[in-house]
Amino acid sequence: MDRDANPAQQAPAGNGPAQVKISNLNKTFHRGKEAVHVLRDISLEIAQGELLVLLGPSGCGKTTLLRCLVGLEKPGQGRVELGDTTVVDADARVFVQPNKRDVAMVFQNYALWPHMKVAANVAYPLKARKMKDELKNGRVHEVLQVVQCDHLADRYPPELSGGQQQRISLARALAPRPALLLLDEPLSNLDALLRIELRAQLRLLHRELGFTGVYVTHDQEEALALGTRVAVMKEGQFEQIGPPAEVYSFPATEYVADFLGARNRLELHTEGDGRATVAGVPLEGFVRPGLGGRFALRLRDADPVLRVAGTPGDEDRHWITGAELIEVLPAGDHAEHVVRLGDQTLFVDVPATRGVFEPGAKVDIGLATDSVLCYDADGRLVRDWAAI
Ligand SMILES: Nc1ncnc2c1ncn2[C@@H]1O[C@H](COP(=O)(O)OP(=O)(O)OP(=O)(O)O)[C@@H](O)[C@H]1O
Repeated sequence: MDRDANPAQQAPAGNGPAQVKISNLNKTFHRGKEAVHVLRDISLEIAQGELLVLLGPSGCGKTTLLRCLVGLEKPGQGRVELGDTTVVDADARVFVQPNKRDVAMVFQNYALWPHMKVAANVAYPLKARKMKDELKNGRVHEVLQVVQCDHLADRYPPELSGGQQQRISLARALAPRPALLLLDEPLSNLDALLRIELRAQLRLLHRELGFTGVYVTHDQEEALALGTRVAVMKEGQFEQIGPPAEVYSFPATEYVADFLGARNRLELHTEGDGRATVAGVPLEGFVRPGLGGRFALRLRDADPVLRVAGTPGDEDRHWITGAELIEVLPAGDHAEHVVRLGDQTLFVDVPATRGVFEPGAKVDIGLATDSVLCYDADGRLVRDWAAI
């Protein structure tokens, strides 16, 4: 598939030259008679200094793509170029072994050698590259400082916390200054607070060092916080690639919208003359005339508002009547309200400052068109669907 054929295959966002060029990559695993086509004709360029985040559900092929880049998997078809070097060319039977690629990888489970001190762990890839002792020791000290673990140089990994071990593992990967750094869910073994702290440190490190990286996660917050671009994967292909703000604000497909938190779905029917019903409720002045057919509306939990049925509410909103509040789950600064509308269940976050509605209450749901996403029957984003 060439790049023009699929809007998800885009040129890199950075200004630098392409550091990584992946062309028509395919990977199939064979288990007995069963063949699983895990990467489906993937093409992508990553610019120098970019941190591309691969985001997608379990099993969509994120780790397999990383493993193809580092050389732990051999793709059946396609090419991978790192800088000026072709490391994979299936047609020409080119396959450069992992230790000959200028690529480092950080794993979810740290993968440090428990019998080696921290400094020796970090020095290991430098030793493998036959770096002189003096240079090597300087570099080890430098990267340990970068990850704020200089004081741990003489400890053994089992004597460290998870967060410290992951910092060391990052230092080891950064030490040889690889052309490409791969990070496979590096924070997912850590508790929530530490994840947020390390995420911030990683972002700072990326800004300071400007390394080129590919970061795998299935956590949308992590993806949006870290990525210079985010690539959302579905079944071995890219569904959308773009800067985080764009992917978040304009998810190209319903699949991406769902994955990025717009989990509430309402059906919209329009007549083409401006008349419309949402979940069977007529709404005036909601869609623009000229838009006709069946659509799906997608909303994030924080977007709709609730009012007790029939009471006054924000007049700028469009109100859907006939809903019932099923359950309320307090969550500190807001409460998650579970609302039933016909056969649909919606989740609405109500700020604690607006009070709590009582379960069993009849409620109306207020929509603001600028926060509602609209998708056509093929699941593609429709822009400019709302009445002005
Ligand atoms: N060595 C293998 N042999 C057979 N199937 C494999 C092998 N490695 C991966 N798979 C299959 O390939 C698919 C993609 O796996 P992969 O690990 O790339 O997914 P992922 O998106 O990284 O998922 P997760 O987020 O759970 O790690 C899965 O269906 C998996 O079972």
